[in-house]
Amino acid sequence: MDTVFIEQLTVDTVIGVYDWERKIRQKLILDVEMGFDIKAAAASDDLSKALDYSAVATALTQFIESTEFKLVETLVEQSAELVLNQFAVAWVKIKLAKPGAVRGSRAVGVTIMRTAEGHGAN
Ligand SMILES: Nc1nc2c(c(=O)[nH]1)N=C([C@H](O)[C@@H](O)CO)CN2
Repeated sequence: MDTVFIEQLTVDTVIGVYDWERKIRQKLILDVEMGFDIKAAAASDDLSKALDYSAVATALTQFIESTEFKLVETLVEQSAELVLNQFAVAWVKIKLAKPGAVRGSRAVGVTIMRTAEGHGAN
């Protein structure tokens, strides 16, 4: 299976468990990989046959900007759900990084991989 990816997608949102975090927007950085067969797009040179990474990035950005979750786990799980429901991918892997959240670290966060089984777009 081929992979279409989005690296270092940066989104500002309300995220965090502490009171001070509920009052500010913080930067999150996402690395997204999606399982998608690119052969039809390559053979036709036609965007409509491709997985439009721009459309995925826009959908994720709009969704994440509108959320106010406490845990990065909740946000990454729902972001994976969005990709699987709205785009015809076989699987999605998302690394969600919260930079500066823990002193001494560059970033903290979670990585998940979810498959399309049982989702609408496939
Ligand atoms: N597994 C997690 N641990 C922590 C989270 C989280 O979302 N998942 N969040 C926090 C705080 O919001 C932290 O990021 C503030 O610095 C702590 N641990």
